[in-house]
Amino acid sequence: MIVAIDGPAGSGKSSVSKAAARELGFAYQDTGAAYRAFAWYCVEQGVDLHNPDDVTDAVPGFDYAIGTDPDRYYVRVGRHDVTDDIREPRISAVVSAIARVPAVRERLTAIFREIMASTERPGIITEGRDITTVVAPEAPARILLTADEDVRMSRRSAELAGTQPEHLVAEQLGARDRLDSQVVDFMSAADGVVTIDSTHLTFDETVRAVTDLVRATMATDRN
Ligand SMILES: Nc1ncnc2c1ncn2[C@@H]1O[C@H](COP(=O)(O)OP(=O)(O)O)[C@@H](O)[C@H]1O
Ligand SMILES: Nc1ccn([C@@H]2O[C@H](COP(=O)(O)OP(=O)(O)O)[C@@H](O)[C@H]2O)c(=O)n1
Repeated sequence: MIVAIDGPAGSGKSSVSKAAARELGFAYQDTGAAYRAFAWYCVEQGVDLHNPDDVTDAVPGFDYAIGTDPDRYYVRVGRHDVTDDIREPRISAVVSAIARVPAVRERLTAIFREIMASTERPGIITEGRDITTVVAPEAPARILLTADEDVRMSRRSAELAGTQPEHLVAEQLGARDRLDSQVVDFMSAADGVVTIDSTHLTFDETVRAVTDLVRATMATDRN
C-alpha cells in the first residue's frame, strides 16, 4: 500500500506522515531529506551549486541511505550521519538550487521508487513535493497536506525556537516555497488527490484524517 503526501514547507508532512506510519505499522519515507542530503554532499565537495553542469556531475558519486522505520529515522551520506546537519539553515538556503536540476530529480526519483518497492512493511508513506504527481502518481492514497501560510510559518518558528529570529524563518520558508513552486506544483491538488487542510486542526486530528483515509482506501481495495 503506497501512500503519497505532498505539500509546502511547514504543512506537517514529516511529522504527520511519521505519526501516521507508526500508527498503521507502515514505513515512512522523507524525500526532502534526500534533496537536503544531496545539497549537503555538494557543499562538502565544493560543488558550485548554481552551476547545473557541476551539480549534474556530482550525481553519480552520491551515496545515500535513509531509515524508513518511523522510530529509527536517520539519514546517511557515505559514512557520515547527516540527520541533523541537513536541517541547518545553510542547507535549507541552498537546497532549492540543486532540486531544480533535472539529473538530480531523475536520480532521486529512482532511489525513492526503489525504497518504496523494497519495504517489508504492509505499506509505506512517502512525502515530499512531487510524490502524488511524479514519483508515485499511481498510489491508491494521494494527499495534499496544506495549511495557511502564517500558520505554517509559526509552526516552523516554534520548531526552531530560539535558534533563528522568527522573521528570518518566515522569509526563508516563503522564498523556498516560491523557488520550489517554479519546478513542481504542490499548492494545488492534482486530479484524484485529496486535500487535507490542517489550518484549523490539531496535530492529532491531522494524523487521524490521514489514517482514516488510508484505512478507507484499504477497505475499498479489498472489496
Ligand atoms: N495541526 C497540525 N498539523 C500538522 N502539523 C502541526 C499541527 N499543529 C502543529 N504542528 C507542528 O507543525 C510542525 C510541522 O512541521 P513538519 O512536519 O516538519 O512539516 P513539513 O515536513 O511539511 O515541512 C511540526 O512541528 C508539527 O508538530
Ligand atoms: N519531493 C521533493 C521533496 C523535496 N524537494 C526539495 O527539498 C527541499 C527540502 O524539503 P523538505 O521536505 O525537507 O522541506 P520542509 O518542508 O520539511 O521544510 C524542498 O525545499 C525542495 O526544494 C523536492 O524538490 N521534491
